Amino acid sequence: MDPIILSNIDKSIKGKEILQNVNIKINGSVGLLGPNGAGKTTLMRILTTLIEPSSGSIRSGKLDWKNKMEVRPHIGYLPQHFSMYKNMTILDCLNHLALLKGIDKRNRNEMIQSTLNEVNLLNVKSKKIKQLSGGMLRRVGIAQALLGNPQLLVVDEPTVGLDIEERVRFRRLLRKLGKNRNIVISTHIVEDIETTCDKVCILKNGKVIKFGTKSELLSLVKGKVAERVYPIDQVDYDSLKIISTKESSEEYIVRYFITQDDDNYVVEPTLEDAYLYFTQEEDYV
Ligand SMILES: Nc1ncnc2c1ncn2[C@@H]1O[C@H](COP(=O)(O)OP(=O)(O)OP(=O)(O)O)[C@@H](O)[C@H]1O
Repeated sequence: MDPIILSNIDKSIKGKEILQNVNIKINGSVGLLGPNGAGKTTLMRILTTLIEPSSGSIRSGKLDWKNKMEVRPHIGYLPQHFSMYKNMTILDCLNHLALLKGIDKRNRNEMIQSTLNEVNLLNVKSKKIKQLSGGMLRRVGIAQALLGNPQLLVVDEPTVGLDIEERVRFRRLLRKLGKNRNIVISTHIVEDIETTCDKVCILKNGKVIKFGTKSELLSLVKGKVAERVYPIDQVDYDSLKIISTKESSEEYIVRYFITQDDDNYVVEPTLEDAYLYFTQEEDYV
């Protein structure tokens, strides 16, 4: 599996710089995290060849993203709002989409069966789209993205609208799929990435502000997070850089970024702490 190398990607639309100097190497599963307007969707649209960068290049082995038609068969995309004709069965949908993707008739049936098996939908393949739960519909979405066995799978906001059980199952599926192909997951939900991705790319205002493995990111905020119990009326909201508060009987458990060297309440940081630290850094340092 060749890595996908993004070099010096810039994107401006109507004079506005939306992405600036993006340099990343996608090799395995990468989670794209960032606040609203950070540029995640724009980067995914560039990766899926829906739009072109203003400058910079994307390459993977012999593939160059300048040759869109050559690249497209190697990309599977699950948009956030995936749907299909409500009265079609799962099997008919996939047959229809495989035909549109130009998958050879001789291989089509076998490929659909193995894809359905991979996403665990084989025994419900005759169900109609309108009968499916949110989680099942997302799995149909993944199945259509996997048709043709693309080397890059791009998934937008994978777990929005799913209940907790479906979230957990869908994350497990993404984790499995990321083992033998490149996968990019864009999300606001840090937990989606914590459980499914090897690397994290944090975008803010169109720039990559951090890119690395989860443990690399965590090591950068080690010693910067503390947690302390306060009586409810004694939380000092003005001086603490609060991450979260939890109510517990007459007390508050307050998690915060450390601002003084002699703080004795240091705890292990989470990826969510790291994300907040890097995206809101100017507020915390
Ligand atoms: N076609 C366009 N014309 C003008 N501005 C655009 C266009 N597409 C995106 N933008 C702007 O570029 C910035 C980044 O948008 P983008 O949708 O890529 O961010 P995002 O990280 O996906 O945000 P969200 O999480 O809210 O979807 C935003 O300020 C957006 O308004």
